[in-house]
Amino acid sequence: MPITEILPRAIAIPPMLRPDGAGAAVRARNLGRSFAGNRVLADLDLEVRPGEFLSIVGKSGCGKSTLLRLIAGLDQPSSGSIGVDGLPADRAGDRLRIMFQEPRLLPWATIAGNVAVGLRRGPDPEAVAEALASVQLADKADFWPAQLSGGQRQRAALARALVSHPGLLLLDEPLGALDALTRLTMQNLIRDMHDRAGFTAVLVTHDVAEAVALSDRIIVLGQGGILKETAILRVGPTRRGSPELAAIEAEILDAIFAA
Ligand SMILES: Nc1ncnc2c1ncn2[C@@H]1O[C@H](COP(=O)(O)OP(=O)(O)OP(=O)(O)O)[C@@H](O)[C@H]1O
Repeated sequence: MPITEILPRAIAIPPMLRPDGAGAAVRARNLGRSFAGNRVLADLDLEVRPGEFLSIVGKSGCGKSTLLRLIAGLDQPSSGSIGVDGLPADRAGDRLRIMFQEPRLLPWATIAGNVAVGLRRGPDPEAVAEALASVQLADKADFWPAQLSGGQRQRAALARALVSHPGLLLLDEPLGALDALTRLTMQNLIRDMHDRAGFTAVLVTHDVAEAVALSDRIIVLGQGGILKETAILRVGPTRRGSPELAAIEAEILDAIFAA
């Protein structure tokens, strides 16, 4: 059995983070984005179903982060439209949260204080405690960010992102700075949280194996828009190293390098 199949799954997670509603839906129509005449995205059509886990992969510079920023409403399209649950992305702020490669914690606030930043409706110590427990950081509530490891800081960032029960979690290479083992544990944690809470997830990653391990669907982005789309039927917990998943990974890598 490959070592990756026998790695512990994210340690027992308390049943928490019941969603306010179902996951949010994302819809892009003829989406385009240019920077000073340089066209990065053109005529892109994309739909993400409520509760789906979608990954976006592709060569460096193909526009993955640009697409994620447009979904988040952090950037405006040059043409076409993008919406979350039917709302223009820049008005859907309450329904979504985004995680980056760096945890972006406030150094002057405790871990509990940092998680509370993610709340939508005023103080809620119970929700903060629940979110910290869900990422196995209950015992670090009163620590400062500088007292945590890199993986623990990213878990705190995940708790901050999920404490408000968003319908949509956007992940921009959130595990890119972690060591390989911590990365695998975090992947399992993110997928477990997704399965329990029912939010929609859109992940940008350079790691095709990560995309295959986590996603229900993967799109390969390139100059011509979406170059390839692969659905992965999952049954049961995250599995790695199976011949089926290895074949999917190889196909996706081929599509990326052929671009
Ligand atoms: N604000 C901006 N101003 C000008 N050009 C930009 C801006 N944001 C992105 N670009 C350009 O758009 C292109 C796509 O960038 P983007 O960050 O979306 O790529 P990416 O696929 O996420 O790359 P990587 O995998 O290296 O992170 C790049 O050529 C980049 O220089």
